[in-house]
Amino acid sequence: MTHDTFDRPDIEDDEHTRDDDTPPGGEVIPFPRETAVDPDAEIDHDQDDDTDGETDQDDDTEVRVPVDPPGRSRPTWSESVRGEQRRDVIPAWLRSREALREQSAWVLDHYKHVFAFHAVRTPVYAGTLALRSPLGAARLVGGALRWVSDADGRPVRAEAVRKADAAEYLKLAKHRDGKVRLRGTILAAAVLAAGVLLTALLLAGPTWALVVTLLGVVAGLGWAGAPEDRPVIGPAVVKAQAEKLSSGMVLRALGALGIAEINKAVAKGWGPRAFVAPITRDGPGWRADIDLPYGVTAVDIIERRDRLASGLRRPMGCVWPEPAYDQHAGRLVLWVGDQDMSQAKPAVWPLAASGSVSLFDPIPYATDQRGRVVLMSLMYANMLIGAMPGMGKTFALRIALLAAALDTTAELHVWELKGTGDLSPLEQVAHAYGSGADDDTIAGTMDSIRYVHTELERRAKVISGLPRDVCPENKVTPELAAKKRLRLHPLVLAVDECQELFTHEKFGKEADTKLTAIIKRGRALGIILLLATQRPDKDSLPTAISANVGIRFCLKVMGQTENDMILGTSSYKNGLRATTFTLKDRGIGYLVGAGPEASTGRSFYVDNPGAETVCTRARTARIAAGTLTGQAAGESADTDRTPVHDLLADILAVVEPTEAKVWNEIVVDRLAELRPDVYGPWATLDSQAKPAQLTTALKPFGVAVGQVWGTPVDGGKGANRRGITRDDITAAVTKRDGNRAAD
Ligand SMILES: Nc1ncnc2c1ncn2[C@@H]1O[C@H](COP(=O)(O)OP(=O)(O)OP(=O)(O)O)[C@@H](O)[C@H]1O
Repeated sequence: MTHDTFDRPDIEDDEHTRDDDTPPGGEVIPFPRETAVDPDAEIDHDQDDDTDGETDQDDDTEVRVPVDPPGRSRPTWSESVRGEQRRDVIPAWLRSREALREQSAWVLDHYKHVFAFHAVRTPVYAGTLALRSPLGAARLVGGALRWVSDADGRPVRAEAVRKADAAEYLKLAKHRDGKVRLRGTILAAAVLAAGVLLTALLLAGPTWALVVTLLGVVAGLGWAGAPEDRPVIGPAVVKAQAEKLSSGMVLRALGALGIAEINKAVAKGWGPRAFVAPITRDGPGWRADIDLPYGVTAVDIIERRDRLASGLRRPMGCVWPEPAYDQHAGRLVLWVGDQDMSQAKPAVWPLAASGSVSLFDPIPYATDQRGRVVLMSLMYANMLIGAMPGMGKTFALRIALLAAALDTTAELHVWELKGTGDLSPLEQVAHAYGSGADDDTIAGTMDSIRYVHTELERRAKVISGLPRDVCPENKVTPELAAKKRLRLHPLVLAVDECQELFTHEKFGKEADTKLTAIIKRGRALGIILLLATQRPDKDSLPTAISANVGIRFCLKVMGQTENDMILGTSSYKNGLRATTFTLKDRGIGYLVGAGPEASTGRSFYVDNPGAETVCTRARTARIAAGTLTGQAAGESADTDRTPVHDLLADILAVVEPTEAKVWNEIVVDRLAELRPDVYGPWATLDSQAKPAQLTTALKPFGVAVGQVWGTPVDGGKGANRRGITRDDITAAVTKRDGNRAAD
């Protein structure tokens, strides 16, 4: 069955809606009269046993109640027109700068190729034409003689001779003589003109004109001498195998899926009405918008993608059925590409050679089936990438990290727990970096996690201390991130193969608790968590983490559980099935949370040398901006792991609000307990240097230290010693945060 046309279903849609043989106005259901008159009366249940299925019109025990409301069965013009979806006035490829650029680049590239192809073969073409020119000359002379001698009329004259029809023959011979005379004259004139022109050129014309003419003559003769099946110039491109997508092909493929409802609908004539818009060219492929029969959903088709591809006689990687997210569940958008997505040349990452990034703006992350760039905004989000081994997780994580590296204000903590060094180019820009599945690397990862976790508290305090007009939404904004003293710059923590961390005997639980807190609270505070895993089960990826993540990229996985762990609960049911990707679909996955709708995309491909180049550029930019810190700046890993501390906040943390005044030495001991790596050395000083150390440290904050009354911790005699007043510390914090806000 083929259908080359489509009908708009909204026109005369009443017929369509009557596929189920329902009469207009709705079915009439008999109600027992007793029920209407006397609700307490006993209902005669025998009438339900009316086995012939027909309603007796004359039965005076029943009244008829229409099920559908009275009124027009067809929608009014206004109702049907208002319900219509408007098609783009200007095609999508003309509206998007990216798409326009892609289209123009393609046209330019195509003609560049055609030109280069023929230019390289010019000597071959010239030689072939020269070799064929004698044959061409012979054909030309033969053709001219046949024309002059009116060879075409010979069979007719021969027939007159055969019939011995003298009158007819004489008439034909006379006609031919006239023709031959005229044509002979024309040919002689043409030969003479050509001879004169050639002689004139030979004697008086410029050499180039003579050469061009001779070449032209030889080329022309060579062209005329070419055998019909072997033209001189071959095509520079081989036409794509892909056939134009027709409604017939689509319907045939849908009909072959083994869905009973479709088969029933096809038998009733469902078909051309299925297409809600003409099948159009959309990027490097065809798009069909289809209303499936009642009861069939787009998901029913998506889960049979392999069979659909077979029905369309296309490779799986060309066939991309999707739900129309803004429409009903039975609307299918089928995009059929000219080329298998996995075979297409990966697009070049727009930031590979130049450009910088602000993580507050969307970054180019992937390309969809149609070659359009898929953007992703990392700020205020976290990302989870999952796939079975070897499908492109690390590459996908690396793109996000390369973008973060190109934001000079972003602080990167990169931990790759596979140990292959796939993220090693980032070492030159990362504040903390480690590669390996060993305990030391995992301990290093934990240090970064603890640091980021501490940052949560600090950042939350800074933000809550800012005046409302400076921070109206209680979250980091580009303006606040730019204020260096607030230290609210983007903080990116990435863990590749994070299952190694979560399943670690010693650190697994702590990692779970701290990362859950980070994922829940970090978004507003400028903290971005990026996780990649090849084992998305509940032991390897805590559910609290998989449930709270914002952006999800799921490459090929084996089963529904992994699919839903990465993409979110019910994703499989809703048609997002990363199980349908093939092993060839490396780098291709479903991206959820990056835009209003889920999309299929292939992450940009930047290999290790390419990543080195990007990171070298990022490092230069960071040095210029003065933001190269931590390991990248040559600080040792130990120093690097030293948590950033806030002395005033730390004092407030160790001195209870009920303690108005505390001796310096007691404060120092408590601080050393809170942060041994920072304040530990202070606590080891002698009894005079210890309080003096705190006095010196507090001087830059303008906090004066005086004699305060107190008692030793071991319960000795009370005395006056150097100490702080808690209110002075609180006042200093208020003053400092106020100043920062005003910066
Ligand atoms: N976007 C992409 N486009 C094309 N090929 C890709 C893309 N991403 C990854 N690949 C290919 O897939 C291969 C595996 O990628 P990658 O190392 O990222 O996989 P992985 O899932 O991290 O593997 P493993 O689980 O072993 O760590 C790469 O060598 C690369 O050739």
